[in-house]
Amino acid sequence: MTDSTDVMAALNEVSSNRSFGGYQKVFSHDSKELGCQMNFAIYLPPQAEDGEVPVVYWLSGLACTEQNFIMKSGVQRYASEHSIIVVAPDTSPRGCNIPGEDDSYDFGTGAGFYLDATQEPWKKNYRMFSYVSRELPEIVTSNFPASKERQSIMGHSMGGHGALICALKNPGKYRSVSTFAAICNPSVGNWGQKAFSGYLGPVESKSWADWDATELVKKYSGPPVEILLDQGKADPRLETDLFPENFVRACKESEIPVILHMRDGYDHSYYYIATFIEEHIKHHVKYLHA
Ligand SMILES: N[C@@H](CCC(=O)N[C@@H](CS)C(=O)NCC(=O)O)C(=O)O
Repeated sequence: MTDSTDVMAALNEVSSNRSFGGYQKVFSHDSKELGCQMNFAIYLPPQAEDGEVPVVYWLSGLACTEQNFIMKSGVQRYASEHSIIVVAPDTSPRGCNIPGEDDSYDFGTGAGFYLDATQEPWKKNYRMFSYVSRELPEIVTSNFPASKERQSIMGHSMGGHGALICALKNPGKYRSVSTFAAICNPSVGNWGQKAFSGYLGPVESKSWADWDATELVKKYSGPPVEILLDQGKADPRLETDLFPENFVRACKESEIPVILHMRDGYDHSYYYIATFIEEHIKHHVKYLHA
């Protein structure tokens, strides 16, 4: 950690636990983008005590906080083994007193969808895209020994989509991107349509394509980024919300390299994520330590 008191003063340590020789910590801070206090989790491997290491961002799914991934995935063992920092933010602004923000698990609190809303009453606070791809990385690199150049992004469900759009809308920023059970084509699924209608306006407003990974990949012209999709075949949301095959088809049409692992018998849960998290970390490490 740097000892810049100015920068450190902005962060409040909520918890710190020794884990696999490093530390699993949670911080809170006032977010300028979101206009509220936010928590994020950060795993610091032992090697972070001696200098800069690469960083992987994890974006969680609906109804999660910064806690779900760090408590259930078992990521700390692999982050320690491979010398990477792992950052897991919360999934939406909280406590903004927006009418309706707590009415359902799949819209508002816990469901920021990692986009920048354009519609009232959401557009002032619901700017999770700018938060996770700009404000948070600045905070992380100025407060911790995290490399600015060597970063990757991954996520689950809503967060898998978040990871895809962060990579596709910020060409060159991330070396690799991977997802578990990502919402791959939100414009055609239930969860995605509900979120896009509320945050971006009706489909007729034509703004959805700017935030839909399957549409964005058709126009992607940045440097190569390795995309790894992972999907359980027994996921109850596969046919109604996720549509990985639409994304893979769009990648093939645009000649963007993509890998899709379909896993027999696995569902949408963290039991599935914990099973394959090591494989994903190793995928990112190939690019981060190259
Ligand atoms: N809890 C919601 C479902 C939301 C859900 O499935 N959330 C997933 C991401 S899309 C998750 O990671 N949940 C938290 C957990 O399993 O720890 C419901 O009432 O149906």
